[in-house]
Amino acid sequence: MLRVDRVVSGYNRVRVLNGVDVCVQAGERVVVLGRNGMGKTTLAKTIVGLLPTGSGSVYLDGANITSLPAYRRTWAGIGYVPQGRGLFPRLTVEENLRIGLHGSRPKSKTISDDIYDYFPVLRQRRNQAAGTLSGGEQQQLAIGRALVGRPSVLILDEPSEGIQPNLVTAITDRLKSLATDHRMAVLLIEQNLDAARRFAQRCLFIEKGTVVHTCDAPELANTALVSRFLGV
Ligand SMILES: Nc1ncnc2c1ncn2[C@@H]1O[C@H](COP(=O)(O)OP(=O)(O)OP(=O)(O)O)[C@@H](O)[C@H]1O
Repeated sequence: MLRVDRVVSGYNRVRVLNGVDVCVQAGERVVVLGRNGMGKTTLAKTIVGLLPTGSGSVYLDGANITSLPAYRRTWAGIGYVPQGRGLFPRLTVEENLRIGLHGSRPKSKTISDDIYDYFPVLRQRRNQAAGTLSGGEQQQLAIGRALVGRPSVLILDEPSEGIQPNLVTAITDRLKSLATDHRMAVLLIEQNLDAARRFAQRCLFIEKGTVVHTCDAPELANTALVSRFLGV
């Protein structure tokens, strides 16, 4: 379970998050929505420890992890799929997955077969350089790499970016199964409303570094609400 409590964060003197509260229970799927530049990526980076927390706290399964560096948060059980995927293009699919094993606690030496079962294309292409995969395949690799360490919380930053709609649907459904099968808490940052509607149980809208509205998934069908917070 992830709990973000009144977190303030930003870049040097530029304050971006102004006291954000987020809670994601084990097995729960929460989507963060908001216009460009509102602080969604900053929130993800702060939770995973790539940006320091100015004030407030981050809890993982009840333990306060606010002062832990990013690699210790990975050990503690946070998986992260960054915007842009962050793969090593010259390394093979399997080598990229192996990098994810370094974040596992207890340390595991093998990539579990079920990663390949969730994303069969990774099995087919395990010896291929990551940079030669399609965008959708790379995204599956980025998710697979975050999963090999068996996180209890998975945070994904716009995984649908640049991917064709039918593949977005397939990946979204795979993530839903993962959350259910492993009772994993999933926080998905998303601009793609169709993907958000398909995935979410609960949604948070962020504006200027603050959560301005929370709702259950059915409310995403309310076009007036969506237009108010997303301008679409
Ligand atoms: N490295 C940085 N240094 C200074 N300011 C930054 C930096 N990265 C982002 N910002 C600023 O922080 C604010 C929030 O950016 P952030 O990337 O968190 O927004 P976002 O909601 O994820 O946007 P998008 O949907 O476009 O990805 C923006 O005003 C942005 O210009």
